[in-house]
Amino acid sequence: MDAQQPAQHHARQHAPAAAPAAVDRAAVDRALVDRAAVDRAAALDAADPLAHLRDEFVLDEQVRSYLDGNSLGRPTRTAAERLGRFAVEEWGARLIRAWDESWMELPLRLGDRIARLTLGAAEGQTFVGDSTTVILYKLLRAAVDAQAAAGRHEIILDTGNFPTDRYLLEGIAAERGMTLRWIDTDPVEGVALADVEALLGERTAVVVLSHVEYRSGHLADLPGITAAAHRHGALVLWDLCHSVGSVPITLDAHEVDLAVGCTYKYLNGGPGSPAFGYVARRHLGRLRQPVQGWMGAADPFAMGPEYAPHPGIRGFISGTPPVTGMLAMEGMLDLIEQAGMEAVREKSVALTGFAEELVDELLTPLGVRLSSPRDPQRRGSHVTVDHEDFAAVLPRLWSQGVIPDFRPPHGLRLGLSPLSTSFAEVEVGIRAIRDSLVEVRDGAGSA
Ligand SMILES: Cc1ncc(COP(=O)(O)O)c(C=O)c1O
Ligand SMILES: Nc1c(O)cccc1C(=O)C[C@H](N)C(=O)O
Repeated sequence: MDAQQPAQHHARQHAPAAAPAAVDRAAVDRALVDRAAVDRAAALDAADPLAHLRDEFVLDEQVRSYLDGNSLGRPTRTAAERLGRFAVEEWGARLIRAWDESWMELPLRLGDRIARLTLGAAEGQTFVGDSTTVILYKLLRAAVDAQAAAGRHEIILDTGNFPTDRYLLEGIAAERGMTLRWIDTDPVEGVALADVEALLGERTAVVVLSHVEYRSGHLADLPGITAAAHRHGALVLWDLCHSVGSVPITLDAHEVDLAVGCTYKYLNGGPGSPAFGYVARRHLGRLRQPVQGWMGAADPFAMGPEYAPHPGIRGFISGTPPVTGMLAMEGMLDLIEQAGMEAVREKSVALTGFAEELVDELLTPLGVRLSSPRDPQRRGSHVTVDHEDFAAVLPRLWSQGVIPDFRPPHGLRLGLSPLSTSFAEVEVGIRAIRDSLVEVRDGAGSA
């Protein structure tokens, strides 16, 4: 190289001796911190009794860190095979006969399985059917109508509820002449029992809250709030979207009235897989849902002149069940059954604890704030961090195969799906957030 650049060679020979390059202490410290984090992640993965189950998921090698399992879970490796076999052996070979052979029962059979493995609920109270939004509407209208007949015209909800819950309740309130009583929830600490107690009264019809809050990950006091509502004669509906499959749930033991939850997050049912609804046995035959379709009728194939609801949980179904959307989640339920929900929760707590440590070490010095409760017993399986530059950071991350979620105005949500997220993935993801944030701050070229 010197032979090709004689002038430079000459110049170097005659230059005064260069001062030794100053050691970049900050870079060395950063490298040491990073090394320690990588080692800790490796040790946590090595000690994780559920680590082997991660191999049961489709892991694309371009995806270096998937931190959004609470928006859309990864597919299990059996999902493709199940869907293919279904198309050939059931749909293809059995055709319409399969309705009698298995499909008519599938919404209730699958509901019972979700109930047994994840909801702490006995059979006959859970169905799988429409979207979360539609099931929420059906259950809420049923609850509100029954309570209105008893002179109760108020609904308690909180500002931390997911938009679909809030929007639906605005609509139902307008439709049925109800008053919304809002809890102005602390965005980090979430809704507390005392907040609900302050609004409960003899006019309360129903309390509608998220078990795990979609933004902060706050885990609500389901037993305490349910019992308080009951002391005032109110019903409670829990939105379980962000807890089902990550936090053990105790619907029967705590006498929850109604619940609804997604299956495409921690139950890995795939995009748009249908939700489940739970109606406590004591309300079956008493609460009546408004979408009176033929599949919820006492005898659908009698095709009679008028609607007569099925007296059991089937009465909450409306139209033809989305059978193909129910197949993929069976593989995830197999894995949850293998692991057990207590172990799933233990891993989830360890993952969010590790994420919190790394946030404190790598991100807090850059001005990032943790917007989730610090007590792991008070949060679900995701943590949210906030920084004004995160909207600019997100595309950089996605382009590197690091995939968290962005929630306005400037939150990055890190969803850690217990069976498919490794500790190494958490470390890679949070280090990438740190590096991208530094680049954005220092004005380095765009992603
Ligand atoms: C807490 C919560 N409730 C409801 C929904 C809406 O569900 P869907 O779009 O399936 O109707 C979501 C997510 O989309 C959610 O996170
Ligand atoms: N349901 C979703 C969708 O259809 C498209 C994109 C995202 C979603 C989500 O799951 C949002 C999610 N419930 C959330 O908590 O943000």
